[in-house]
Amino acid sequence: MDLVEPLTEAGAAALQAVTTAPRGTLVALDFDGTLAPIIDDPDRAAAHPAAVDALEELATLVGTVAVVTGRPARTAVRLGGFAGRPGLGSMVVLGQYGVERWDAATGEFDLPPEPAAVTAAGEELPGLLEDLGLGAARIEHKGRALGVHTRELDQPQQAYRTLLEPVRALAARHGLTVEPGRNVLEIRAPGTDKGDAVRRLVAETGATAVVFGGDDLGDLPAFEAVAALRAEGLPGLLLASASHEEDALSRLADVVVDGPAGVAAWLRDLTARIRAAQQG
Ligand SMILES: O=P(O)(O)OC[C@H]1O[C@H](O[C@H]2O[C@H](CO)[C@@H](O)[C@H](O)[C@H]2O)[C@H](O)[C@@H](O)[C@@H]1O
Repeated sequence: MDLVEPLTEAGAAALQAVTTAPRGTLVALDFDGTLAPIIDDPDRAAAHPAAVDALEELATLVGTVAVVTGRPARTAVRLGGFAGRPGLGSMVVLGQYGVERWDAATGEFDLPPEPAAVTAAGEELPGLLEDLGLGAARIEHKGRALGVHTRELDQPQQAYRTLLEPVRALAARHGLTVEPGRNVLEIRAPGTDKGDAVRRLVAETGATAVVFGGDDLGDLPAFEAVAALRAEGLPGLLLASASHEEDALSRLADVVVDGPAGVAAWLRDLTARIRAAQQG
């Protein structure tokens, strides 16, 4: 068993709490970059099969497994292939930074109405991209949000920098905010983030320990929430899915692994560690 050990005392304490009381544990993970490898086409970014297998196995031992993502809940469930997997029968998916929800137990989606401001911003967006000479940037229509992707452009980073302020200005004109990501700027309604989502899940499940894994700036509020929960006495472990594109989370994490394949291996090894503890 080669579980990557935590780098920090807080992480080691949380791992101990998870191992000794798995049924009280909430395992919440980001989707893109954590469970799903990053690729050019967001519509085809399926979860790493080994990561879903490992999550399903772990789900049979812990209290709750959840995915907390910027994706619409429906998209995450489709790309993750989460429906109909027996081990994931009580999984929760919180989409669009916690606004949307899917419960595997009922198969039902809770999808609040989409803000009219997003529709209005979406009508202006193509013109703005054309004016900036970036009409080839991909627009991802997510209903409650709009993603502007630069990954497929010739110079993704330069295009990202060119877009940042104009996209922020457009969002502000519509009372919206911009969530920066990996070669993506996301225009969405303000007011909630992954930190709120994780806190809600902890409260709802009565978790006695929490593991959160992410890779990107949108996951920082969840990292901060787990750090705050730790200060309040709840054991918490921060898992970073590392990449050459973003290292903000690696610097804060208790455990750093190499992308979704590394996440899959870590989840598998955590399952083995819990089983070994149960067998005495
Ligand atoms: O909260 P997450 O689950 O991490 O979602 C964040 C954004 O991820 C997606 O974009 C990223 O993945 C794409 C597919 O691999 C990639 O092409 C893109 O460059 C990445 O930024 C998604 O498309 C966005 O809607 C999510 O907000």
